[in-house]
Amino acid sequence: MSANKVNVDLQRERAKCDFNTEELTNFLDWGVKYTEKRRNLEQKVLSVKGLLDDTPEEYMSHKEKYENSIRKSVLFYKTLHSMEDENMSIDEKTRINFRNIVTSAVFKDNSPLMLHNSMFIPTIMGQGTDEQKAYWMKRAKNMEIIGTYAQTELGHGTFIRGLETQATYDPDTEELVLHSPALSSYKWWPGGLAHTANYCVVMARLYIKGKSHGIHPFMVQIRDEETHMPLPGIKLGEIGAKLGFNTVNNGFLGFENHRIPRDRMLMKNAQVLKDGTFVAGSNSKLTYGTMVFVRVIIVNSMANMLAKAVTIAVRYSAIRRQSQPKPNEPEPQILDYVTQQHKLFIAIASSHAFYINAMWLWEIYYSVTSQLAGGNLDNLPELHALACCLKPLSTIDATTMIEKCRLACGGHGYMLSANLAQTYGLATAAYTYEGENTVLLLQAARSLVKAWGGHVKGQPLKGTMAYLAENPTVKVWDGSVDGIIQSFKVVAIRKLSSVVKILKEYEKSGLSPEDAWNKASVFLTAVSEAHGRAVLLSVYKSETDKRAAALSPPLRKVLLQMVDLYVTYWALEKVGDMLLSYVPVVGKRASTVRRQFALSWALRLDSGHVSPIAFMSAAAERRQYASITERDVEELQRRYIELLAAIRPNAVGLVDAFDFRDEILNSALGAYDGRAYERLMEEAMKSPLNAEPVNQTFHKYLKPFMRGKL
Ligand SMILES: CCCCCCCCCCCCCCCCCC(=O)SCCNC(=O)CCNC(=O)[C@H](O)C(C)(C)COP(=O)(O)OP(=O)(O)OC[C@H]1O[C@@H](n2cnc3c(N)ncnc32)[C@H](O)[C@@H]1OP(=O)(O)O
Ligand SMILES: Cc1cc2nc3c(=O)[nH]c(=O)nc-3n(C[C@H](O)[C@H](O)[C@H](O)COP(=O)(O)OP(=O)(O)OC[C@H]3O[C@@H](n4cnc5c(N)ncnc54)[C@H](O)[C@@H]3O)c2cc1C
Repeated sequence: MSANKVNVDLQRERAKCDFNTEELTNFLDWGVKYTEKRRNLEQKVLSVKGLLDDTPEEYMSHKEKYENSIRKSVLFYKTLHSMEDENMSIDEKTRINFRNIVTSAVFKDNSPLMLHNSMFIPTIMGQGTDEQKAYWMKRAKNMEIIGTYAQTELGHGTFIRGLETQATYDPDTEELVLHSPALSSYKWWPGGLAHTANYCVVMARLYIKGKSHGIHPFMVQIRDEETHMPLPGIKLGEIGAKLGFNTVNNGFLGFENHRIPRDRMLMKNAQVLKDGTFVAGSNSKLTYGTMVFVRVIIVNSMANMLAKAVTIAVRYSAIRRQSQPKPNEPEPQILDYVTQQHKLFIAIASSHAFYINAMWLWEIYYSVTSQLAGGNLDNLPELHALACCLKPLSTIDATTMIEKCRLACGGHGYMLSANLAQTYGLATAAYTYEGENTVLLLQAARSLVKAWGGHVKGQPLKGTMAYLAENPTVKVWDGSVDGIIQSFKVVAIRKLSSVVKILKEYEKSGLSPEDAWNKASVFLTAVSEAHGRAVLLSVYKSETDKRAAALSPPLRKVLLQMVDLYVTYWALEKVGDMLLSYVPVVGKRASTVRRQFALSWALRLDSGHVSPIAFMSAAAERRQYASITERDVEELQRRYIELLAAIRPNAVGLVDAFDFRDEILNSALGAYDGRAYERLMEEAMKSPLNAEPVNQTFHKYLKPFMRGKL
């Protein structure tokens, strides 16, 4: 792109940037090698003719959108296949694809084939025997068959053990009979299921001789390979229009005594022998393996979506000028408003935090799955608990911050051509799919409470939970990044020990363990959030420190500023919790008073109102206890504002370093050249209504109406 076509404000911003953006790109990509591979892949895909839409998707009918997305999917996957390296490990492939979101250049609302790669193939890999893998993987990889993952039913999504689809073994014919006994047992949601896939992995309850043996995966052909007609005994359709994912072809599926051969049960973990003997796996939860994989991948996917949204919003904020605070001076760039920086810079830091945590989590995932392959399940519970914390936190934060990016673009952010609304639509889906967030936080709480129980009995705490065994003492608030991270850990310890006490109290009062759990569940989700925040913050800091040593001083400085910003932002967001993290300098009663003070402080902050009398008496109490002080909070606030100011000159450089091509951003507001107004007008002219100066409805309805003739 020639420099003179780039908006002058953006040119100035780029000239101001004091670090090498290419170096940051390489850092985010996990090395120069991966930047090159990603760019090659993007170049190859984007040079395929017919992949990018001339007519924006939003002007197409529902049916046209689907047909268009299938047309593009074929071209897209053909190109990807031509670049596949058969010998590459899944680890290497994931690293290459870590920051590859070239799909979003092609599909604003995702492809109907996405489940084939993200869940169908991983399930065959994780749940199939070697023989099954050899047969099905070849067909699936070559896309001779197209598959999806059919687990959720109309009646149950969260509660997998409540799934109703039956797979009954018939030893006489050595077949499994799939049946949907009620409307609530119809599969509902799977991507690509409606009209795209001809196979799917169906999660169903296995019955042998009238006895249930739990939920297992079955490879089921649902359409004829030639005619693509649904097979006899199979009812298929699409579930209809949604907030997003409208080109994903999410479908429903019902069975009427549909028979499949015995060997279509994916039998790596549990088996049905010919005579109907059931051989249980070492752990029934291994069947849930694909979900753990996708939860891990989602953290990375949130980093990408958020990075995309904030690139659009920061570039637009650099070219947009509004208001005139100083008379006779030009209108400032809206990026100079500190409130705007507050909305946006945390989104940059959060995408960094998610990238770094996602890679760290991926490495744990990869190592635990290698251990599982050798029969060692020791670290599976911790991986599950981690995924159940980080998937919700990353989706909650990304969703909130993407919406903030959209709002930060004012009215133009509301345009679909800005591509912020669709990005929000995709992100918010991840709040629900692959385990609804509250439910996952409660799963994580279950692991934390269990680990705490073990700890109290003297069992060692492992891995990321090891800190829970530390004596929760932070005696002096020093306001340092490490000190704040330590405070977050102390908060998690305190919340956990407190909820365990509450659970015991509830049970003592006569509640069943289940009812006590439900009554304490608001606090339990808070425990998981606290643990998850402690992990996110400390991994972000420690991994950045580890890698920063090899970077140039200017980039190191910027990255550490971003870590500081992230930590300070969350300390201020959770200032009530920070008060919880301090230890009384005197006695036991003091601790209770101090906690009450912390609570009242937090409540007042939440309502935005601090009563002076309560404040003074609280301040008097505070003098007795080593608590964070009003001055400490003010210092944090000042530091936060200073950090925004320090980051401001590098803001455009920071988002440029995400290295998203214009086709990938797909946004009138966020393109590299900053010609947002021209692009908004160009996009407006694509509206079919602008094809003619007078719409026929004028003569048909408006004119007669206006003349009183209707
Ligand atoms: C390389 C290419 C990649 C391409 C990538 C492209 C990237 C794009 C990003 C991805 C986009 C993908 C689109 C995905 C579309 C959505 C697909 C879906 O939603 S599909 C549908 C997704 N649907 C959902 O996610 C449903 C959510 N629901 C569930 O997962 C479960 O029902 C449950 C976990 C909530 C409870 O299960 P329940 O059976 O009632 O269990 P209990 O509570 O009774 O706990 C018993 C014990 O088991 C333990 N344990 C549990 N799970 C696990 C595990 N996984 N492991 C280990 N352990 C586990 C638990 O800790 C406990 O231990 P303990 O205390 O006894 O020691
Ligand atoms: C865009 C999208 C794509 C999807 N793709 C697929 C797919 O390809 N394949 C597939 O199989 N599925 C898919 N799903 C389904 C998805 O996995 C489920 O919707 C998800 O697991 C949530 O389950 P649910 O809908 O039953 O929610 P529910 O469990 O009914 O949740 C409703 C509310 O109840 C609460 N709740 C439920 N149980 C508890 C509990 N134990 N304790 C406290 N609160 C609880 C939840 O927190 C939530 O607030 C998709 C969903 C979406 C939105």
